Amino acid sequence: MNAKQIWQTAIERLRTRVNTAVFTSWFQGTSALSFQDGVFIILVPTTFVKAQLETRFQELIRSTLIDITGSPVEIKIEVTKEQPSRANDQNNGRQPKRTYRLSKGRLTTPLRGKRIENNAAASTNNGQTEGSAQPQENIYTRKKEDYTLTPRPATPPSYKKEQQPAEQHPSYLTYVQEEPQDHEAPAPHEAPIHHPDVSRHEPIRREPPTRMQEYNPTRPGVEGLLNPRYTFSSFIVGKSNKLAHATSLAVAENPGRIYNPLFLYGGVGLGKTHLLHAIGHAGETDGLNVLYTTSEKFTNEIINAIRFQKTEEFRSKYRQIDILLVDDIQFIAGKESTEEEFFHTFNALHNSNKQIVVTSDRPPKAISSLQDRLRSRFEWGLQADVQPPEYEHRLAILRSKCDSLRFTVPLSVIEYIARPVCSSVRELEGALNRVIAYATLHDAPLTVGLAAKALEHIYDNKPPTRTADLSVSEVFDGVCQYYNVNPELLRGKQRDRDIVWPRQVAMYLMREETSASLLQIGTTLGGRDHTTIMHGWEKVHAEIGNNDQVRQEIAAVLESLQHPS
Ligand SMILES: Nc1ncnc2c1ncn2[C@@H]1O[C@H](COP(=O)(O)OP(=O)(O)OP(=O)(O)O)[C@@H](O)[C@H]1O
Repeated sequence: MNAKQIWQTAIERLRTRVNTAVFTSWFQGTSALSFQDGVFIILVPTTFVKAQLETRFQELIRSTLIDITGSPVEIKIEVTKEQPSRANDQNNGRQPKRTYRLSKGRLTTPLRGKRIENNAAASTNNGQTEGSAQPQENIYTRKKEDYTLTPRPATPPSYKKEQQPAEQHPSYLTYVQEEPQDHEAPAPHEAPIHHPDVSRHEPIRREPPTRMQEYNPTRPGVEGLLNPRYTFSSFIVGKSNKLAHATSLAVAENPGRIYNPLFLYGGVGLGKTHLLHAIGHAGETDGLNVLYTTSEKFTNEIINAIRFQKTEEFRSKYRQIDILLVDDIQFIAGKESTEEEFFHTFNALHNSNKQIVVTSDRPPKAISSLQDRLRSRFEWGLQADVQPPEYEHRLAILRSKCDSLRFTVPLSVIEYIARPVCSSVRELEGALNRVIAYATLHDAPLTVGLAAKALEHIYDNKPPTRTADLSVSEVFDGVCQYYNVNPELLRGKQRDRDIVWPRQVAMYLMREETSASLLQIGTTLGGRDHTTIMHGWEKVHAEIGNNDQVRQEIAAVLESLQHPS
């Protein structure tokens, strides 16, 4: 392998080891210059990227390169001025190769069509610099589907990457190397696939049967599918996910003997996959045969097994598993053959006391068109839900994310990011990433003002959350208590600073946190008119944007209102 091929492989692995925002900010647009005498030279676009890679990711890059090359590697990072030809050089002027990446997409006919288009789009771009040729990602709106794993065959078998050095996995490495490079990639076939699960609505465009798609369940040594970041230790437990966490831990400690199957369900981005992978890591550590898949991959695998007449191999592969982890099981509902096969897999594993864990966006009862016999099996073990995290939980998650990113973020900024009610931890992470990226790119200190700017289109410039339950009188009493001000003085005409400020804070919070009209607010505050209330609101609003301390103070008042002692 030459330096470019090594880096291409490394980049794909690194993509799975850091989050998308980090990858986009620091790894996209990098390339390899050379690899000689154990020194690997990486080219980056700016000194800033160089500094980031050297201070934060040097060890990660080094260990990835050592994994790939199997020899000690010293890294040098050099800055290159924009050289538009460099990206093209990667292919030495040949046609770009196709890139294949399996994402955790949703299995719908339109999506499948889209995925093929995506592959086609990717084929205009070479593997190493593909990110740079795509439009800049909006890190805040990224979805779980963006988390992609290393290129691999459509039917990944097993998963003991640590035990098998990369050199022993030529099949994995050669996927990147051996895709056709010097002639145009063949056009997808148009022939429909006659499979009951996929051809019901419309013919699906089909790729020619490349090695990539060939069904080979015994292919050895493909790198593990578990995200190394999704472990129990990086999972923050709160009220909203306590049961799911505890049952997952119990299953990890006693696979097959307790809560079998474990059915984790809940809304998007709330940690179901994280827990699934955490169970998988524990199983791998115990030397068990773990298989993580999504219902989409499972379906594809069945389709391929049928297509290549390898259903026996498929079955035998699935019967050897100690822990089967299936993400987004709801998508198998209504796909007759897939449900059928999953039913038999389930029974075989369950009868041999092998652990099955599945996730879904809803409980089994709510998965319409799921066969009753499967539904009843899902209800057999234990169902545990995950709910959106509450404020303190969001704070804890953000703190932990900052630690793992090795970024010091002031508490006030974390509080600002955590403030809005959010239905997905993924969104929360996205907000944090965005604020960090914004500060880094502008070389500016992390302040609440900066966070507000970075998130202005997302948080609508408000230190958000309207707490519908709060009433004006609760805010009034709470503010008086917090500032230790006599209620009569707050209602009165006195204009001393230590009365005026709490009064304005009350105006601000009544407007922000209750559904009261300006008239009601004015009445509660001693018969003031709406312009006075608006003036008070504006004063506090402006201070919040400019002054970290005020921001913290208001957060604390609000906290005292929401959680009165
Ligand atoms: N309690 C938590 N502690 C730490 N990180 C969390 C927690 N919950 C979720 N996350 C993080 O949020 C992101 C999204 O989580 P995950 O992919 O597990 O969600 P999900 O419930 O499987 O969503 P989907 O339904 O979209 O598949 C991941 O980066 C995950 O690490």
